[in-house]
Amino acid sequence: MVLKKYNINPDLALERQKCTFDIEEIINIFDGGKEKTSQRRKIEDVVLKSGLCHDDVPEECMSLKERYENAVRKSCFFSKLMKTELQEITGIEDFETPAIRRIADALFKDISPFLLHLGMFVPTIIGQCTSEQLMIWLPKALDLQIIGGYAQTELGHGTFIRGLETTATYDADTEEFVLHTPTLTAHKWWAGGLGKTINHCIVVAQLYTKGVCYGTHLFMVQIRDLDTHMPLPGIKVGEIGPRMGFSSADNGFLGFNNFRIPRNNMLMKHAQVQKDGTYVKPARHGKLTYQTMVFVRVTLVNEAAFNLSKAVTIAVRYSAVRRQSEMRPNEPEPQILDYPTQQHKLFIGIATAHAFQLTANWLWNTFKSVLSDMKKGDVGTLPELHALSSCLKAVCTSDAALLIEQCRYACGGHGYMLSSNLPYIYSFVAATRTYEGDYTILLLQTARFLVKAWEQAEAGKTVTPTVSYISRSLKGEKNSWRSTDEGIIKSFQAVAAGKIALCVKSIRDRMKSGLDYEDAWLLTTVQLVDAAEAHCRSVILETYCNEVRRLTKSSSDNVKIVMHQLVTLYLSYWTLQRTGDLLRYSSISEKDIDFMQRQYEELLQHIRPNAVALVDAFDLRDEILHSSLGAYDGRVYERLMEQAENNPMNAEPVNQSFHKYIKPLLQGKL
Ligand SMILES: CC(C)(COP(=O)(O)OP(=O)(O)OC[C@H]1O[C@@H](n2cnc3c(N)ncnc32)[C@H](O)[C@@H]1OP(=O)(O)O)[C@@H](O)C(=O)NCCC(=O)NCCSC(=O)/C=C/CC(=O)O
Ligand SMILES: Cc1cc2nc3c(=O)[nH]c(=O)nc-3n(C[C@H](O)[C@H](O)[C@H](O)COP(=O)(O)OP(=O)(O)OC[C@H]3O[C@@H](n4cnc5c(N)ncnc54)[C@H](O)[C@@H]3O)c2cc1C
Repeated sequence: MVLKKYNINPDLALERQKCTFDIEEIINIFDGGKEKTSQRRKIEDVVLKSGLCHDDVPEECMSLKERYENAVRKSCFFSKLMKTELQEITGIEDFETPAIRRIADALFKDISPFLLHLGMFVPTIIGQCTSEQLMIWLPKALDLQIIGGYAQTELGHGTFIRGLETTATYDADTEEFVLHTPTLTAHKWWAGGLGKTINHCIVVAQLYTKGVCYGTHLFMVQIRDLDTHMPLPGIKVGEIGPRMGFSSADNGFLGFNNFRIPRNNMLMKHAQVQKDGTYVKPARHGKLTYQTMVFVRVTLVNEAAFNLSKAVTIAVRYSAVRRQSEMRPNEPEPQILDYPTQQHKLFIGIATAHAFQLTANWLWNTFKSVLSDMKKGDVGTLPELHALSSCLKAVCTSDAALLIEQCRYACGGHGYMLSSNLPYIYSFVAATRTYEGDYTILLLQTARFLVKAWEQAEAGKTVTPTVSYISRSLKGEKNSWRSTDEGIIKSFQAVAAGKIALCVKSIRDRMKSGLDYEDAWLLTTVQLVDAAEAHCRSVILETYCNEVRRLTKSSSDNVKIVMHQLVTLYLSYWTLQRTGDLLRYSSISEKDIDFMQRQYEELLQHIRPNAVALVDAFDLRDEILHSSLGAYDGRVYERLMEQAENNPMNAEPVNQSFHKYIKPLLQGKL
């Protein structure tokens, strides 16, 4: 849709006059510097001027088939634009750049069917191929001569990878693998792009050679003819059907009937099958084939931050424009943003988007550093990265989904309109809580790491930095509550340490009473999930505080003030959310809690004048927001009416169903 131009709504104009800081400074901080901001805007200009974002009818008014076809059209032209103009004009070759990710949302309100190509197919090639394999597939994939996806999950198993049923049996006579789907539940299910779009796929299957099963491995499989796009003989493939979101992502199913692929199509960077069928196991770490999942989990923290920033921008702008009720009799109706309860719903969204974005950047750097260690043959830092990426993916996607839904509640009835974009944003982020490892499952992975760390610290061994609080706790360090940033972080670490200690005790007590380790663990899993979540909170709080301190060192005083107000709001919010835990594991008193409550309420008042400016500082163009409620000009009512009038349902004054059914009913002739 072409956005109509309106004058700025006077309430929003006034809000912007109240701003106390230089918005551009905050924009630069989150982009990573002035130059990065200018580069991002250049990319956005190119895409927006390309005309690719235009739809003749709103996406939500199209049929599922039309939506898919429209998304394919845009994906193809966008890919071409990335290969040509974007590369030439901006000089950018790295398509993983966050700027490209951001502007992609101007094209797709829902999901691109090509999402998994750059999101998982290419990263798997990079992470799992030998250098010879890399030379074959990577240039083709980057040049889009082949389009791929990642098919791991099956109808019967998603979480339990070891339980996957698809088999890849090596035939030494022909030097081929035979892929087979032995049961109904062994069909691949869910892979993005698989239904109709892709012609290649990374398939995860149980490897059999010389009669022995060596567990799951990765295989490059061509599934469709490159010219006709027909499924190859022996392949059954299709779309799984309508879903809550991801409507244009053509998630698919896939079955193999003794389908043969060359030996070289097993991705052999870590484990190999030699020509005669001899299996060579990975030299360094048994879980290196899971590396793409770690990569995606890291990127999903960024997705949580970005999508939350979109939702809270929409809801804060709308709340500055919307007027409702009376604060005192006969006074004019206030902006709903003036209600402290509305501020309570929204300002935590702004602070959380900051916290998650800075945590995402920090996690990305940690990921790169672990990758560089692994290139040198050192896999020692992988377990901590796995534990961190697991809990951060779980908690950030889950919190973001809740806060996005809260933004929708904050917009009342109009938030329920698809044109607000809030339902789309929510349904996307809700899916990220499940895929790439469900919330509970990933927290249990982190818990496993925490229990081990506890045992190591008990044995007097040094533990990694993110769990060093465990050693302090074991040394008997008592928590004394202080309402400073550092004091609050220490108390949250004391909560995490206390919960891990109880888990360890609970497992040991259960074992003493006769249970084996597995049962003792199983019966403790509710506490283990809780302990991992507490650990994750302490990591986010600490990272957020440290990163704001580091990044605002040379900022103006006003930017320092407002960024720090948000940090304090975040710390106070979580203190008040977790008073039960803090009373149990730290020395916080009722007086301290009263102080934190007052501080929190005062902060809402302090932040209020800057609220609109703070969401403007996410620098999200209207074309990315796609929202009748959240546009920069605040012309909410004009846009809602405009969209209603453009609704295809209103193209004819009387719908044919009147003549077919209603009239006969009215006349008693039905
Ligand atoms: C739940 C999982 C992790 C369990 O795996 P399993 O093989 O059963 O392992 P164990 O629980 O026995 O743990 C063994 C050992 O391995 C470590 N470990 C596990 N995962 C990793 C990893 N990724 N990196 C490094 N190390 C890992 C674990 O810590 C244990 O170590 P110990 O030293 O304690 O022995 C697993 O099955 C899993 O990850 N399940 C989730 C499935 C999933 O994420 N699927 C994603 C499919 S693709 C998708 O969803 C795409 C979406 C679309 C899009 O992204 O856009
Ligand atoms: C939109 C979307 C896109 C996707 N895209 C892809 C893709 O491109 N490629 C791909 O391979 N997959 C994809 N998936 C699949 C996704 O990765 C899985 O759905 C996800 O990993 C969860 O697995 P599951 O569905 O088997 O859930 P289940 O494991 O069946 O989980 C159901 C419930 O059981 C609980 N549970 C399961 N095991 C345990 C346990 N051991 N302990 C405690 N609780 C347990 C879970 O916590 C959850 O609450 C996609 C999924 C979605 C929704």
